[in-house]
Amino acid sequence: MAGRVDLDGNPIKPMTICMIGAGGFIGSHLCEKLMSETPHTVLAVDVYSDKIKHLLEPTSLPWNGRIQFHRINIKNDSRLEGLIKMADLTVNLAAICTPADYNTRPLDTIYSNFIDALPVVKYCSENGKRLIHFSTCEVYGKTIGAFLPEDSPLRQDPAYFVLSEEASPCIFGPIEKQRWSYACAKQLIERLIYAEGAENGLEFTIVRPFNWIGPRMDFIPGIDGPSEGVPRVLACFSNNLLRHEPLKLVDGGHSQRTFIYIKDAIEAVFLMIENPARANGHIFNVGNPNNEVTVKQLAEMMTQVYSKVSGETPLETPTVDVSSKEFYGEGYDDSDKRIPDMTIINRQLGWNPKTSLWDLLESTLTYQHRTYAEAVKQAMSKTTAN
Ligand SMILES: NC(=O)c1ccc[n+]([C@@H]2O[C@H](COP(=O)([O-])OP(=O)(O)OC[C@H]3O[C@@H](n4cnc5c(N)ncnc54)[C@H](O)[C@@H]3O)[C@@H](O)[C@H]2O)c1
Ligand SMILES: O=C(O)[C@H]1O[C@H](OP(=O)(O)OP(=O)(O)OC[C@H]2O[C@@H](n3ccc(=O)[nH]c3=O)[C@H](O)[C@@H]2O)[C@H](O)[C@@H](O)[C@@H]1O
Repeated sequence: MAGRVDLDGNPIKPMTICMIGAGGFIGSHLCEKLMSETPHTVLAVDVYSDKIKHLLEPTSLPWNGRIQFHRINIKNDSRLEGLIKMADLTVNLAAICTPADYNTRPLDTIYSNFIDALPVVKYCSENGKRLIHFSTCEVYGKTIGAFLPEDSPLRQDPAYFVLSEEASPCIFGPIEKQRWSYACAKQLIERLIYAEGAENGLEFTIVRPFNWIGPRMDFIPGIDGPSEGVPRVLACFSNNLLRHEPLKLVDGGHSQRTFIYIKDAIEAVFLMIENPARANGHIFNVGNPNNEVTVKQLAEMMTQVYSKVSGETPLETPTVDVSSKEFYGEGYDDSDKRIPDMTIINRQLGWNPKTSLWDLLESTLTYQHRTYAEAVKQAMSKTTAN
């Protein structure tokens, strides 16, 4: 821990980080690594603490005193400004970020991703504090290629689909496609942060994650989340596998995604935290362009990997098609393809992802099986008995 230096060889001073949304998936991994590998202090803000409980208790933990949990809803709590003032850096992760909510709870989605982030930006700007804000790859929306004729050779040209921070447009669907309420709110908060930087000198970094996945992502419906809840795809498919039921492919599972292992992605955030001179004023894509699959291919791979780690034989028909209207309701729409351009993060921070899709699914599904298989079995036998 001693003798940490930044990318330019300068010693890194211990800092205090106000982490908002610290109790979520990404926050829990960030806190874990900050506690075990650095001398930094975390003021962890969230409404939930279950995913970081192992870092808060017992008090005999080696980092005791370097992490404090503040149960605060940032919508309406005057303690927020004090915590931001106490910190050197604020990392804002708080958001509604599950697609099932975007078209069914569009107001909550817009408030959470734009309105509720406003005071965070304001307090950082007014108090001269650095901000790392979590946006999303969804701000790119659809690729330009998606609007070309099916048989156009330009569809194969990276210029029409690789998503670049400084060159790609943000292409969303019509307003009645409320799926885009999230992306649009995130885009506007990015523009506001950028403007605070330009007009008032706010020191900021914006992160655009591209499908980060791994242990502790979302919840398994009926086990550690609502039975009717719809988490993101990793947890949806994990839930299907744990229950031995077919994986649901929305509109045929033709959409493409690049998945990155949470532990690779956290390395990138660490570099941003500890190299302000290289990270300030930048927007960074953080993803793994080598791990591209269609959702259908993801389902097939997860089925194979789960069979390996659980020892269970896969179903004869492992997937089933479902329409997006049936699965998500009215107003759903989708991003067609998401390949991050890595030029800027490479140039500024020298970072590259490492883990292949197969390897990251193997460690993640091993975790899902160990954590949930028994609880799911018990819940299913209770339902059958009733
Ligand atoms: N996981 C990904 O791949 C991914 C991709 C793109 C963008 N992001 C962005 O990264 C951030 C974190 O994502 P995540 O995957 O960890 O999500 P998450 O839902 O696991 O974590 C978000 C946390 O914020 C907390 N929160 C929400 N509203 C709050 C409020 N009003 N007050 C206090 N706490 C509040 C939630 O309780 C939750 O613990 C989000 O801004 C999301 O939009 C994540
Ligand atoms: O992770 C990201 O980078 C961003 O993208 C996600 O959006 P998306 O990738 O569409 O969300 P998932 O729930 O992970 O779905 C991925 C794809 O799988 C499909 N899907 C999902 C669940 C399911 O059971 N079956 C299924 O086919 C969806 O329709 C979509 O095409 C979420 O918006 C955010 O968490 C985040 O900002």
